[in-house]
Amino acid sequence: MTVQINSAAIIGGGYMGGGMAQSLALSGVCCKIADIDAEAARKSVDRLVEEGRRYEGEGLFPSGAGELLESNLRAAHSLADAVDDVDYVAEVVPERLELKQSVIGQISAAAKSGTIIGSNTSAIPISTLAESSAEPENFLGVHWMNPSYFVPSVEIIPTVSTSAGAVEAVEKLLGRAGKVATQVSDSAGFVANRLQFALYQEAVRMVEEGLADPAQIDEVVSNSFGFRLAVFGPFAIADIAGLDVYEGAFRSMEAAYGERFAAPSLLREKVAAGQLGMKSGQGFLAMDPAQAGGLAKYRDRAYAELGALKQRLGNPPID
Ligand SMILES: NC(=O)c1ccc[n+]([C@@H]2O[C@H](COP(=O)([O-])OP(=O)(O)OC[C@H]3O[C@@H](n4cnc5c(N)ncnc54)[C@H](O)[C@@H]3O)[C@@H](O)[C@H]2O)c1
Repeated sequence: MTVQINSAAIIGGGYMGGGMAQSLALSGVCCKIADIDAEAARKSVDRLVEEGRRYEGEGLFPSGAGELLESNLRAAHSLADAVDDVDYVAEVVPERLELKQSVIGQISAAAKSGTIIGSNTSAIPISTLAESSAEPENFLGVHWMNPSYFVPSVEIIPTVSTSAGAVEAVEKLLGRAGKVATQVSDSAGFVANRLQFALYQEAVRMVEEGLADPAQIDEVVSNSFGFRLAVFGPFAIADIAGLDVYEGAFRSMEAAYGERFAAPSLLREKVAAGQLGMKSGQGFLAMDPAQAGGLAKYRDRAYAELGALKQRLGNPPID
């Protein structure tokens, strides 16, 4: 039987926890916020309601958002006061292992049996944190993106001990809040941050090497493959381009930068087997060449609309 989550507590009402609380409250879930003390929790709720009213006025939040936030958000006096009678608790304190372990232990001690606990850690393996919970079957990673209300994705990271019922209950909660919840394996950085940090590491390396400055890199990325990433993931993009093309580019970069740019063996195997992506009907994804016309039309419409949106918004206000 799946547990239905009707009430939640957010432990750590800062940047991420605040946005998560707004998202859940706007989906109709009553949400208590605890922070380092009652005063910090109260300030967090005040800030979230005030921001919600402003965003409603600016058309960024739906009509009625301010009122809904006011009725569904409550500042808790303490962690125990926040978690003792709710169905779901989100741990959203700063990214320090010992702090998270201590807070998860406190949540477990104060919550009723059966309460589901989700950690918003960015990169700590969930199995490491699960050791601090009293009921590992009710513990999982629930990793929201920044800013929580606006970015659709949430990674759900069960451990080997997490029950299917807990995963399903969290999926339903996120679905209600309009999120795109994707279950991923438990490994450091999960999917989003492992990829994001690989990109960032290479970008900083280019600055260190004096090849480009940060503003140039940002301009190229957000107007090239970053532009495409709003619509397609790296596998669809590579299948559309052709895996043989990718293998050739890897060869040139491996010659310049060494082993870290060698073509992955799975890519080489696919090319050797004639699985080149859309042009052969199969790459990493199944791509029927008969559907190529429809896909190109979708892509071009999406890019035209994205281009127009970017033009309308103008450049970000960064000096
Ligand atoms: N900022 C991001 O872009 C982002 C994105 C995804 C995930 N995360 C993760 O979310 C978590 C929180 O990050 P953030 O950016 O919201 O940090 P933040 O500093 O804005 O918020 C953390 C909040 O936790 C409170 N806090 C600290 N110790 C506490 C305790 N013992 N009990 C209760 N509350 C306590 C702080 O007062 C603060 O309000 C981290 O694990 C971070 O890695 C952050």
